[in-house]
Amino acid sequence: MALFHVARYPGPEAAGAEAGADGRARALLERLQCRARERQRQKQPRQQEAAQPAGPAGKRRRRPRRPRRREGGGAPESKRRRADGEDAGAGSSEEAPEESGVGAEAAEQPGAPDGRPPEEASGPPAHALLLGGFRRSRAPKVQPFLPAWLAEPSCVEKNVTKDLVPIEDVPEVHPDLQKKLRAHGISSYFPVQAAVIPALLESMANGFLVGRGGYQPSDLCVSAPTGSGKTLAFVIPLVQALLHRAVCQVRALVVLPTKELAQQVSKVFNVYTDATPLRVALVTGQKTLAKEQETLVQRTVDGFRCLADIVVATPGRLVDHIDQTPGFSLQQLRFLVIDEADRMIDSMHQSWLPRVMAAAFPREGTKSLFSLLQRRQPQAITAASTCCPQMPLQKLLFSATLTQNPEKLQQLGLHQPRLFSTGLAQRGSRDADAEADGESAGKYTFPAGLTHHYVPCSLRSKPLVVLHLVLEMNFSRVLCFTNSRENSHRLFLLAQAFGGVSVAEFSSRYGPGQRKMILKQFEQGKIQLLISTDAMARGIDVQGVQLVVNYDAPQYLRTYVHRVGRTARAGKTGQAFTLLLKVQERRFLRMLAEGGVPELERHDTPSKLLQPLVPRYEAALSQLERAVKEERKQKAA
Ligand SMILES: Nc1ncnc2c1ncn2[C@@H]1O[C@H](COP(=O)(O)OP(=O)(O)OP(=O)(O)O)[C@@H](O)[C@H]1O
Repeated sequence: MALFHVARYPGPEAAGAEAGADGRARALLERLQCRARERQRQKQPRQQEAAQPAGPAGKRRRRPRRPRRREGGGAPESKRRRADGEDAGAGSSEEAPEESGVGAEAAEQPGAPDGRPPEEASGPPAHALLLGGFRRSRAPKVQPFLPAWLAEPSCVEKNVTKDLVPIEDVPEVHPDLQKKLRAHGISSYFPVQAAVIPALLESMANGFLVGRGGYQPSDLCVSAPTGSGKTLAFVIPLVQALLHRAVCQVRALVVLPTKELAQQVSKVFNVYTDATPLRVALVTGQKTLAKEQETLVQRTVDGFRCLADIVVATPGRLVDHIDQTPGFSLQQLRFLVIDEADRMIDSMHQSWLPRVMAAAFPREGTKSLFSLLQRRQPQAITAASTCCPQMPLQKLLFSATLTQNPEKLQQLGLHQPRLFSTGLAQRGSRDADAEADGESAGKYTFPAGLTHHYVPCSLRSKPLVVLHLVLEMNFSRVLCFTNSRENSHRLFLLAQAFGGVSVAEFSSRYGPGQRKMILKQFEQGKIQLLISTDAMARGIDVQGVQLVVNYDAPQYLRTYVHRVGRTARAGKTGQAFTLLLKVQERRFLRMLAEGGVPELERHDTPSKLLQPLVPRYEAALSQLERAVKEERKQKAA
């Protein structure tokens, strides 16, 4: 007779609720058999009683029916089921037969027709203490936790107006670069620069050819608010590292998601490499492939000569050059900067990173001129493998909304990474997943000078509200975001027809050259209202944007962070207005509250304020209708 019954783990197929139909049927059969036995037991004493002669009074005594005993003091069934998940491991009372009537039960237990012992045939014996109970009880939730480098980042102050560090307080920076910084009106470092620049310079203390002490330096991840100066945080140390290079080779590669952003970053590199032998090449597809090739390599009598030390690229065009530009080599690459890293991780399906990594290592059997420090494919680290110095490849990730999802970051193959962050560490990858899916997972940090507003409005009055805001506030540079290029175009046509404001649109309707011109005009203040898709939401640094309007509410918190981050940059002030329909209000406000938006002010636009604009607006609407019809006709022709 078994004293206890072990409900063994039935294997992965049967473990979850998805256990096969077979498993479910068996469990159900067991339960039915248990109940049948129980009923049998209850009947038996009654039958015995009936067989016995009546009591002295000649009356049959009725035994009160005992209620079924329940675990935990007889909680109702539904409640007990819910509690199953919490006290995992305890067998459910439905599976564990009642303890009473042990002897009778054991005696009655019929053997299985196939000759198996009774316990096996019909589940646990009634008396047995049930261990396990995998089928019924839910497994306890495994709490995800972050690796130490993500959970304990190096904290960076977020206030760029308060926590400035004078240039002379970071003596590691080359005097020529310090001079250049001053010449460009920079007398202090922003907090992120004061933290990241020394850390990067320290990792190249032995020069850029070998890591400190021969070891590969840590990869760096930087998460800091929009407009907090992340660009200079990598430009200054990279330029300094390469200042004394002897041979021109591609040593630094900066990858960014859009052409405009790449152009902006290459401009900053040009400023700080000016009057140095370093050369910067921009490969984004704005020029033809052949034209770009001319800036990367030059054919010589004995092969190719590299013409760029620093390459700033968009991923697609970069891969084109890896494939199609003879002599373009990344084998001497020392720094790989991934700006807007969370966005770049989203574009990993294009497999640009594996292509870059493959190009950074020599092919099997090839011997480079610089064979002494020739990079080898990463293998298991052993005493022998670490004793030959090789040029490290250090990855540097930057974003205002850097994901903290270890699974996503894992795709980048980071080496002993180190995180610099202004935000709070998030709790786990589940949260980070939620963030990626659009739900907020933790706190993002926003520029201190940014005020957030929302404007409740109806679908019909939305364009009128935008026009009212622009005209009422009379700012010289207003950036208005929509969720699609169609919306941008229609709003642009409407605002143009309305008049009184110089307006332009920025979207994929225009080619790179036109977009560049539009940006320039906006920067110069020739365009007062720029209506844009999210093409301009990330990284674009236009001086003096005072107002950002979310004509269409962004779906994700990340998008909101980047859109509103086009204002209140570099310690300045700015305002963000989001137009919300009644149905959007609850979800949007909750998303922002959870995402760490400091304070959201409601801005009502009473109809008496809008009324004076209505006649002009209606005229503009009918003009828009005609314009749209005309465009459709032209498209069809
Ligand atoms: N130390 C500094 N002092 C004054 N201005 C600075 C300093 N560092 C950067 N800036 C200016 O701050 C602005 C924003 O910098 P940058 O574009 O690097 O921000 P960012 O953190 O990359 O923003 P985003 O996340 O939106 O890309 C730029 O105009 C830049 O010239």
